[in-house]
Amino acid sequence: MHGPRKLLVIEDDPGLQKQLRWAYDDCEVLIAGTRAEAIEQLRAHEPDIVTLDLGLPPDPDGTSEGFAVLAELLALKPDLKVIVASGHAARESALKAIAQGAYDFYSKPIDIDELGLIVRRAFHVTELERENRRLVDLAVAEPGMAKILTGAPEMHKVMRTVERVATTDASVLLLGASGTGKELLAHGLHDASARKDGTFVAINCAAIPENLLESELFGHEKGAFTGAVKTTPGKIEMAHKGTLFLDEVGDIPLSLQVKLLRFLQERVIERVGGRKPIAVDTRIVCATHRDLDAMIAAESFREDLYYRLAEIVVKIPALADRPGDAALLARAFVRRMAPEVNSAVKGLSPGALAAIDAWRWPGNVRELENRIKRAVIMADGKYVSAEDLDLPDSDAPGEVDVINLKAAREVADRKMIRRALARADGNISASAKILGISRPTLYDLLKQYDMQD
Ligand SMILES: Nc1ncnc2c1ncn2[C@@H]1O[C@H](COP(=O)(O)OP(=O)(O)OP(=O)(O)O)[C@@H](O)[C@H]1O
Repeated sequence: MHGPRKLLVIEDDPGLQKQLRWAYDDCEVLIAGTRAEAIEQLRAHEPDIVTLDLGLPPDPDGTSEGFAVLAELLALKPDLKVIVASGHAARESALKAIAQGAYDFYSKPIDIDELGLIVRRAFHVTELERENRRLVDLAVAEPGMAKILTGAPEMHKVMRTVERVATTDASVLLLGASGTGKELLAHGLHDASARKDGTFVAINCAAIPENLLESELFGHEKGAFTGAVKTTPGKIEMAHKGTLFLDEVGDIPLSLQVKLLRFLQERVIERVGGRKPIAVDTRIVCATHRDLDAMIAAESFREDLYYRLAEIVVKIPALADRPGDAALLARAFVRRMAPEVNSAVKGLSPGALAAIDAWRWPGNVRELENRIKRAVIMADGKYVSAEDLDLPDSDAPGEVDVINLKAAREVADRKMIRRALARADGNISASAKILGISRPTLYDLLKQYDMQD
């Protein structure tokens, strides 16, 4: 636990304030009687848990002020756990509060013991979440396979396979779309193998012009061609006693495929312009996002080379097929990048997380990493928003699932109203026209959803 547990009690009844102040002896209790006091306490002390009485002045018998406070608290600190108390039309307002991001609720009159249990449980959950985040951070710091962050069973299976084959010397072909983590896995495989003290050498076969690729792979002797001013070993030689990662292996031209095959059969190379064979002991891992089967059928990839390279084939799922991973990785990237590029940023807003969950991620983890980096730089508050990520606002209301049709309608209403107001630059008559409703109806909705400001 970091410092003492801090609980903010938002309650306007002085008698209850007093009672609650002394009810929790294992945490620091802060008291607020109004919205302004509550926000001040939140800014000053950053409590983890809040209990909120929905009936606050100027609307002590209703819930409008309570909901306004809830919205403001969560906008400032999206991971705040707000426990809502309501006596008035208790069930309906409790459900509405949960839909808007409250953590839990209880009905008045207050039973101090029962409320105490709810509060302690919320603190406990907060501490578990913190511990979990700490473990994720540790995992990032470790070498090899531990650098791969995932909570998805599909990916755990891939990692287990890679770990199991790492100890053999079999060649491994990693198949997956761009940015799915093929190079990271290849590196993990090297670190988990007996060759881990040797060098891991990576070469992207698609990034090097065809006429230079041969010399990159096999090296050249001084004077072998114009510009060969000194003898240079190739990547294959550099990976002696280590692992050679051939990225985009499907892009190797046919002429070089023959030469690579010969190396795999005889385990010796000859530098360009050289005459003496050099023995090289290396493990080959390769990757491609191309359809090698189709290339073999079209005779643009040699089948005999394929069987040498693909003794073991591992398929890596796309990020969109690893449920929950986009949000997990996004959180980890924010924590890793914020201290370097924008230390004011503390996390992602519920809207950003919803948008991340809804996006298809065609560029996989690489796209996610890039978007987060840009967004952390762009963010001007503590929390990265969906707009910072340049992602469309998602339909989901933050981290909370829609609990019923009414809540779903409200989410849709809010979204359309926000858009219309933005398009009409805040003009109510024009917004009402865009929405196809009357001005009074729009006013009613704005009031109902507390969207007046
Ligand atoms: N599971 C993961 N956990 C943490 N970081 C990851 C994960 N997967 C990928 N990354 C990061 O995402 C970026 C892209 O990964 P990597 O280069 O391994 O993908 P790739 O499949 O080889 O991409 P390409 O096909 O475009 O070469 C890297 O910065 C890598 O560190």
